[in-house]
Amino acid sequence: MLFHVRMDVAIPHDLASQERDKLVAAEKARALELQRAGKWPHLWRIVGQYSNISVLEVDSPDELHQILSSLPLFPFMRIEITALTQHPSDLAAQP
Ligand SMILES: O=C(O)CC1=CCC(=O)O1
Repeated sequence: MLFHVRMDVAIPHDLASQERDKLVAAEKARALELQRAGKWPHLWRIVGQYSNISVLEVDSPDELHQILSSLPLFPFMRIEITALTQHPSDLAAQP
């Protein structure tokens, strides 16, 4: 199952910079791990915003929730999810 996921990050300004750096490094390590596992095929920065557009490929909505809630920045994110399915006019869907 494919999901389009938008993550808007808002780390509190009063968080110590060392803590912030640790969180961001841990987020990157987890994101790379999930990309290498094939679970996170697209990760794009939204220009001019501390936000990303991602596509995640998972077995179920439960797995998506488990993955997103495992992210170190999860407590500081607003997340919007759109479930995707193949468009009938997609070239890949043609007989
Ligand atoms: O910077 C972001 O958009 C949040 C994030 C997701 C994966 C990652 O490494 O950072």
